Amino acid sequence: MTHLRINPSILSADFVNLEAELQRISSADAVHVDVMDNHFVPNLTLGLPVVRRIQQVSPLPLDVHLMIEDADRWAPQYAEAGAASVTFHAEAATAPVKLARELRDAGAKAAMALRPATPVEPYLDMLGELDMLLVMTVEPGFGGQSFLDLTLPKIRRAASAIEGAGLDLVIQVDGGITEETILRAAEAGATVFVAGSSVYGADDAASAITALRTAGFRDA
Ligand SMILES: O=C(CO)[C@@H](O)[C@H](O)COP(=O)(O)O
Ligand SMILES: [Fe+2]
Repeated sequence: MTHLRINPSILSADFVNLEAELQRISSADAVHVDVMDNHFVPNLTLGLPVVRRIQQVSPLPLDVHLMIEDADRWAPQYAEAGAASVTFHAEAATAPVKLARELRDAGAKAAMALRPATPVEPYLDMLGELDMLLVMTVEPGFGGQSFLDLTLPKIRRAASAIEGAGLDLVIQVDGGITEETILRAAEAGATVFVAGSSVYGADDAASAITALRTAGFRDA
């Protein structure tokens, strides 16, 4: 039975009370931290100093999702800050293989993200350099959007390429993950699920995390 990992996104948390907001999700697998630079995406969130502070107080490992330009330059610093995994966007990296190696050398899991319209095929040869592939299931930039079913075939293709090559990287999905959509993504091959509004929008975040795990379960 595959363990479904649920990584709540603090993009939907109360940024003024982040330490308490981290406690609300202590039953999750990791905390997903969305870093946006207002260039790669039309939104601005937080950067290295805040991530360093979250790292100090978080009871959970940090899953950092970089939606920033010039990922080659900045991503290694998030690994050095102690993030358990650092995800850069394929569209924002000039040397993704080199970058993935640098992230691993700095002690983090290396992950690469694809926008909904970015195909996985050009990257199949480098999947062995990664610990995780993030298939965006909404256009990056904002929480609270609807899951894009058009991304499901890409998840299936990535999962079959990973299985065919005998690799052990996992597929993460991010955007619009709810009790209604999680099973579709799980059936396509995802095992790590980012959920912002569906966890932080609930009165009881711990129950929302359990409900997602239950809804995504399939007898594989
Ligand atoms: O990276 C992003 C958005 O760009 C996400 O991590 C969102 O924060 C997910 O939010 P929901 O769609 O789950 O509300
Ligand atoms: Fe994200």
